Amino acid sequence: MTTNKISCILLAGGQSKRMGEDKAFLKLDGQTFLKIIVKKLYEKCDEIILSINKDEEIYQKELNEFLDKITFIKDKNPYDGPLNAVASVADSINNPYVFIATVDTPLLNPELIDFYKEKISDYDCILPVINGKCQPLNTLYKKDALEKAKEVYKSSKSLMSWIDKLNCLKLYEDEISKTDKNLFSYWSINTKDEYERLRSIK
Ligand SMILES: Nc1nc2c(ncn2[C@@H]2O[C@H](COP(=O)(O)OP(=O)(O)OP(=O)(O)O)[C@@H](O)[C@H]2O)c(=O)[nH]1
Repeated sequence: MTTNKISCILLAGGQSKRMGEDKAFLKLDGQTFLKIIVKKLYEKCDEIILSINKDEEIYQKELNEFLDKITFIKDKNPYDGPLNAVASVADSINNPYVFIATVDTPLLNPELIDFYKEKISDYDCILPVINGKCQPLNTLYKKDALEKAKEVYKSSKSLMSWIDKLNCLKLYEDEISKTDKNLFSYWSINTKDEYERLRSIK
């Protein structure tokens, strides 16, 4: 049976070296990035896979009201990057569509999920291109594409070497900004300076 259901993977197991503290627990308007993003995904996703490297208890209290949709999965090889994280959760995905989100983009516009679903058609993924740079995260995939992530991870750690094996529809700023006017979904808060800038505009 074909369904329209969607799994969301939230990558929250990075090292946050540039920030110097776990980006998941940075706060904006009194709420952690983690909670802000899970709340958005909760509205749109049938299940949320929280991809982590620390003990799940650390996240549970924070996410109490959303736990019915959340499964916590630790990386098979801790802290080996996003491709390893995707490969680690691939076997746990039960739905035909998969949105892969990042914990350091608190301004993610969840309406992109529906927008990308409308566009994906027979493609394996939607590949946003912002300022000439491909954005393989905060975008939509088909479940089968994650099988290929497992294959590619055997010989590479690069997300782009996975993307190269897929048939992706590239979408550029003009298209994406119809849904996410300022393209803030792709603004990663990686450094203290970025965090300050974010707080100064909010
Ligand atoms: N589960 C998991 N998530 C990761 C891993 N590496 C990065 N991420 C997540 O992927 C997203 C993008 O991460 P990056 O900014 O490239 O890496 P980072 O480790 O968070 O930060 P830096 O150490 O400063 O590079 C963030 O949401 C991270 O939490 C990993 O090894 N495992």
